[in-house]
Amino acid sequence: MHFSSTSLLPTAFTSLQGKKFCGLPACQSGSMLILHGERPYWWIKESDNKLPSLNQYRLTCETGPGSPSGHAMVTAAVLCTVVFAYIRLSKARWYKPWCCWICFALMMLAAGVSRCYIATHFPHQVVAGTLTGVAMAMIFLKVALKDVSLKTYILLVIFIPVSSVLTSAVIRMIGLDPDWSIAKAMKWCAESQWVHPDTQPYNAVQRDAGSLLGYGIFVSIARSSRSFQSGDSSNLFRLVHIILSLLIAQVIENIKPKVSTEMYYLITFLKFGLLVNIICLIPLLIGRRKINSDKNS
Ligand SMILES: O=P(O)(O)OC[C@H]1O[C@@H](O)[C@H](O)[C@@H](O)[C@@H]1O
Repeated sequence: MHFSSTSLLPTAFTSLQGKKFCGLPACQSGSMLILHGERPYWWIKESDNKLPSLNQYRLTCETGPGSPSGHAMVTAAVLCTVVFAYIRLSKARWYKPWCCWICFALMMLAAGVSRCYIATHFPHQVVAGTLTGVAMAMIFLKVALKDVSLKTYILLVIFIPVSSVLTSAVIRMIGLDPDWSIAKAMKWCAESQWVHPDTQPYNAVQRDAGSLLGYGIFVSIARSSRSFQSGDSSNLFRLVHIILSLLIAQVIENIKPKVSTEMYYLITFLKFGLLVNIICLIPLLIGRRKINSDKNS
């Protein structure tokens, strides 16, 4: 099972009504740049021992360091946030939280097993990613990001790419190669077309910065909007919002032009800024139509 953060983002936003989760990706990209860790698909080829070879698949050739698993981290952070929100909003009886947490555990197990099966992670990396994701969800549930000013969002959006470039520069200065994992992916991936810029840590940085900017812009629009404050949160409304958001996310995510790396990063930044804005604005638009039709009747 492959949970991309693109598909999880709309679901989480809908559950939380856009309140508190948008700081999650920033931490993820920062830690991915700093932490090291081999991936099984290249480790086995470099190992001196006589070990069996591992099958590679289209999704195997991730280019970032292996530790912790980014998929496990984002999946755990987002699903944990959704479960907390669901339990709080649905005023669940005693058995419902348990059902939610069992579903959460099963989904994490499926995500973790799939990462190991395709030889892109060792089990301990998936466990580390899951625990980090849960910790991130617990921290960000306490932060009311909707009250943060647009200026702060803009400063964060500048800070995230600048700090990642500086981190790389420092790593280079101490004689290490910050792109060591990209080189290994290119060397050991069975098919060169499976090594995709989408998996590069710098691309994740642009995606997270774009998403934060998109969310910051949305928050400043929403603060002055009556339809946002009136907040229709019926289950049908949420379901429509999730389905529409997932469809839009799939369309935007699949825009993958063949351009230079720098241009690709810029397009990623814009794509995700736009995506978050569209997802966030859907309730505003539906809410406004509802208010107008209430007025007319
Ligand atoms: O470390 P993993 O599990 O292979 O995941 C890497 C992926 O982690 C995701 O969370 C990032 O958003 C992707 O850009 C990256 O490709």
